[in-house]
Amino acid sequence: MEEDLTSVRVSGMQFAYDGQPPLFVEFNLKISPGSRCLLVGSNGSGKTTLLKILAGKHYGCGDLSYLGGSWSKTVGSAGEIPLQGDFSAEHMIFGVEGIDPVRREKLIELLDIDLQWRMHKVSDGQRRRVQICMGLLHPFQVLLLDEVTVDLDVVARLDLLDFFKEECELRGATIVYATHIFDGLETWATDLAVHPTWRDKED
Ligand SMILES: Nc1ncnc2c1ncn2[C@@H]1O[C@H](COP(=O)(O)OP(=O)(O)OP(=O)(O)O)[C@@H](O)[C@H]1O
Repeated sequence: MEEDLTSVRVSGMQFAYDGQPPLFVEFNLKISPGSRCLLVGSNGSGKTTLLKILAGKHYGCGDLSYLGGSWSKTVGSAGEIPLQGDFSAEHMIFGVEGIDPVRREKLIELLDIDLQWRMHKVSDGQRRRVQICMGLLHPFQVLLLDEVTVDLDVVARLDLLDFFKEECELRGATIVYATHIFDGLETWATDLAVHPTWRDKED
């Protein structure tokens, strides 16, 4: 029997917001394990909507991580907690239970996080780093990224892209990444899903 090597599959999806024309009509998407798929489309074409639909009820469980623009939400067993307040980065990161300490240290170092940062005083980019760290603590099987590197400086962004690539190559994880910043992604992505057909190029 042939093994089904698909980690994300959408077949014939229809979707419209109330009272609006459909954003997706007979939409199909198939992504293999280990792929890094870029979602490309103009503003308002439906990238965020698609990622949120994919995240669905699994939003935040261990196997599937969604990292989006909102700072009020985070993922993993941390659930939904604010990322602003008079508490430290250490309090947030070490508050997540059941995490492999080696993976945690690697992420803290990779994202250059100072554990003493007070979350109500950090910059946008520093807060984003903590958000990303929280979202990556659990080893995901599928990672959905929505413009999540937008506040990062160039070095941090490239380091993170390398980390994602390694996660795909070593663990067979799958990444779907919606972004308008294509610098450094030419050789990073393995698949492309482009509006309006939204098909990956392997199909
Ligand atoms: N909660 C909502 N209710 C109604 N309409 C919405 C809602 N969220 C988004 N839309 C509309 O759906 C369309 C797609 O929005 P979406 O955020 O998915 O696009 P996007 O491709 O991620 O855009 P961008 O590149 O600007 O981030 C837009 O026209 C938007 O106005």
